[in-house]
Amino acid sequence: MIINSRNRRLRTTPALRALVQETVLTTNDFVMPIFVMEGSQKQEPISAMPGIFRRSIDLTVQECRELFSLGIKGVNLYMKVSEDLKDNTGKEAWNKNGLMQNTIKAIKDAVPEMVIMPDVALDPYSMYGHDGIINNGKIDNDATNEALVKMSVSLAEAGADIMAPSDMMDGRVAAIRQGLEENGFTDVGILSYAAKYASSFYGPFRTALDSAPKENQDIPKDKKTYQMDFHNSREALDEVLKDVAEGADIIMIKPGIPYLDIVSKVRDMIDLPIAVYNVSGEYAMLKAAAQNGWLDNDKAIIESLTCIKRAGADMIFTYAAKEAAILLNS
Ligand SMILES: NCc1[nH]cc(CCC(=O)O)c1CC(=O)O
Ligand SMILES: [Mg+2]
Repeated sequence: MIINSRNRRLRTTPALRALVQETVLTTNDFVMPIFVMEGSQKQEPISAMPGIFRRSIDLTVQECRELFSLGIKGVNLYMKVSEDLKDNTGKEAWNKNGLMQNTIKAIKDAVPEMVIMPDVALDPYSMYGHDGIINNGKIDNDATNEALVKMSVSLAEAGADIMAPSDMMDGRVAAIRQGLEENGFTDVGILSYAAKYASSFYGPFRTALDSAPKENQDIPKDKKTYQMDFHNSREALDEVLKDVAEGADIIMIKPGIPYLDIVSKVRDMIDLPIAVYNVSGEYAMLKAAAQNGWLDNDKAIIESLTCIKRAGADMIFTYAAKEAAILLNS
């Protein structure tokens, strides 16, 4: 029997394989999430996230310089706020002299070309560990939106380039857009976490910021009334289309690797840039296996990030950004 069509023909040599390669991963694809804390010359490791640290502003700025010189063009900022600054209004989030605002100014000063994308959500500032204001035992959508607008305007004043609302309230993209326009921030963009699922893969992140929902019978014990149910995919398309209509510039899907079917479907549907968040739990799993010698760390990182891009991501938020950039540059 004669086989006319042989797919192996184009896999014979590295040069041939390079010629037919469809997806190319570069440092332009990465956004590095960064954890910041008070103090100076401080750096604390985060358990369950080997290689990732919480740093004071001075060391954060130094890290941003290094990231930019490696080719990484965006950072996504998260603050570890002390318990005494947390309440049910989230007002520390729009303190002109808050940790986030000071971090943004310091990075802008030192690395002006870096695209600064602060997380917009109340959980690090909430005494309850929720992304919203709680009224009568429930997350109050519209009151939360008003807080997110104040937070966004304050972060834009500090010099942020792109707001990254990760809260999943309804209508917040339109509200933030309007707030930015009214205050003259017409060039400040919105990267909307449009399809963000209630996921167990956020565990290590919540330890990093001490931001998990508190044990308290008067408040919801998880985030399922605002983040999406992982059984659903059509609902994700609906969430995405609404955020596009409300004026989002970039659409985020989160988590990443277990949710690449969603990324692919959204890619077929919209032409706006898509961001995918390779979240803390995904990073932790890979690192745990690599530390046990069960996976080749470097190969697994490059493969998983390339697969996220292949599914349709234009940019990837990943804790492996720096490591991957070093690998790609070498
Ligand atoms: N607004 C909260 C927020 N922003 C980013 C993450 C998770 C990121 C990660 O796990 O890497 C979370 C956690 C959550 O929703 O509880
Ligand atoms: Mg929505």
